[in-house]
Amino acid sequence: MDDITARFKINWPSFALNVDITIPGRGVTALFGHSGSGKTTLLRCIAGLERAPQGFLSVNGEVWQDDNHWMPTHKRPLGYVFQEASLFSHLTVMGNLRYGLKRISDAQQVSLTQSIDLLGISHLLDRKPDSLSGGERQRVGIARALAVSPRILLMDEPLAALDLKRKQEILPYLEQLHDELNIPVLYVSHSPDEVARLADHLVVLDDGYVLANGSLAETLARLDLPIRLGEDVGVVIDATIGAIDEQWHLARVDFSGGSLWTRDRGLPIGRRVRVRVLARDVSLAEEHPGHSSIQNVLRGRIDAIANDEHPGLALVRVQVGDSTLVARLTKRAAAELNVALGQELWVQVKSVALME
Ligand SMILES: Nc1ncnc2c1ncn2[C@@H]1O[C@H](COP(=O)(O)OP(=O)(O)OP(=O)(O)O)[C@@H](O)[C@H]1O
Repeated sequence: MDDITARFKINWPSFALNVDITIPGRGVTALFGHSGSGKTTLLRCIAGLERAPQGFLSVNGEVWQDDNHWMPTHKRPLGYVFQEASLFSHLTVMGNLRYGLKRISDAQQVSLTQSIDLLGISHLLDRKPDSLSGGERQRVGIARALAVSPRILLMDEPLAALDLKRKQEILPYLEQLHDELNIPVLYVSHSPDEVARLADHLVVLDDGYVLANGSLAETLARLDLPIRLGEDVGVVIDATIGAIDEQWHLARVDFSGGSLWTRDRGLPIGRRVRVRVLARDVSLAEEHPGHSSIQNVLRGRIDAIANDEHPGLALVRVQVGDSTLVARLTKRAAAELNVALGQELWVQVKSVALME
């Protein structure tokens, strides 16, 4: 079975975890939730560092824990990456990578070489950890976690200790892992940008419970349960750079529902990207707006309407091709537009964030 099933119940005096989820056995699943919602505790249960009685865990068909059987942490084929890589200071980078790989089999040797390549650390192998930057240390930590050929990679806020510049340096490596490795990744993050950029699947925890569990695109477009990844409700769309307007420094991103113009970030035509569109940047109109400062105009069909948090506001979900956008309108505007399910109208998108 190509999936991961985790059922854990923990009752501590001040906190209870009650999780029963099945998530894909490949790709990146982001674990999102406010501080103290149980993200690290769930990772620790999966790693066998916390023992939930009567728990169940299977990873792509292999049962690691059930009523009769509990695999100890050191037997679980997993990689664990923490906020800060704790490397042995007396060993070189290579020594750190090899540590724990008792007898390096041929298969593992390939994996070690592959980990070094994927994280771009071949020039650092003879260095000692003290001479590395925080970002380099973290890349070594991730390579070390991969070198054991894990069946699952657990990453607990791997970029949280780094400044923005270092984060931006490491994100492309994480994207490459995502594209090139077949290892499922459970990725804990507080950062909307990281989640929007890396995740395929999203699990939202709230006070030890699972609030939502589904594909990133579908979960973010749920109006019954608007998920604020950051400052606002918004969707993520997979797209491709389709054209560059050099005169105006703009890039056109094409997706199944049409095209959107955004600031040119120097990415080549054909590059797959993700764009994030926030509800506050989407508006609706009955008539084509013609000349307007908003240049992104698409045709869509309303498929859901819900109240927003404020009584004066509504969220309206619009299908544009195979993609979904969410607009925030005042209820007065919604009444004037007579918004109704199935209605076709023009969708204006003021701003698009390119996740690259
Ligand atoms: N061993 C333990 N015994 C008792 N309570 C614990 C234990 N470990 C964690 N907790 C509590 O469980 C709750 C969840 O903690 P956890 O670290 O899983 O949250 P989190 O979502 O990862 O938070 P953050 O985003 O701040 O890292 C917290 O209230 C924490 O104090």
